[in-house]
Amino acid sequence: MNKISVVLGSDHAGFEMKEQIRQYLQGRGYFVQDMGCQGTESCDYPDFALAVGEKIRSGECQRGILICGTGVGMAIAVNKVPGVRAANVFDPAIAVLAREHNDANVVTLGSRFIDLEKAREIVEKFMTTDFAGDRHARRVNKISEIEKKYSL
Ligand SMILES: O=C(CO)[C@H](O)[C@H](O)[C@H](O)COP(=O)(O)O
Repeated sequence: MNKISVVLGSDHAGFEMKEQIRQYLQGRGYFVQDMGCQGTESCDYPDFALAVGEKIRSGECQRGILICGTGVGMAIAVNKVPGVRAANVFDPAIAVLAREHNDANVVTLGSRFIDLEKAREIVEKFMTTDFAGDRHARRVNKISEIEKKYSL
């Protein structure tokens, strides 16, 4: 059993892909939490971005995956949660760099622009690539300092 806990969320546009990604992750032994949505009826992506962001913020989950039509709305929303570093990823090579260089803890996917095979490849890289640290740690720490500057 893999020890990483991953939390998923989507809006209506990402619902079908989220269901497939959940099965994929469970099949690979990850502990998966699903914060919704639960169907293709129109809903609002910030609600699910917040739910996923809070699981990352609390430390209950180490990785998050959010899916909407483009991944953009989800990325904008979830990056408002302190401690979240979300990357909107369209290519597996970017998923590797988002982990190695940016220590991204959330990936957002655009279901209307990538197919399921590409989404699975991105998720696989996102889940299995380690942060490289070193000079990148210095930069990620600077991101945290920016966040602190504007926190209440
Ligand atoms: O937030 C988005 C765009 O950045 C997502 O792609 C949403 O899924 C999209 O806006 C939903 O659009 P819809 O016309 O309401 O299906």
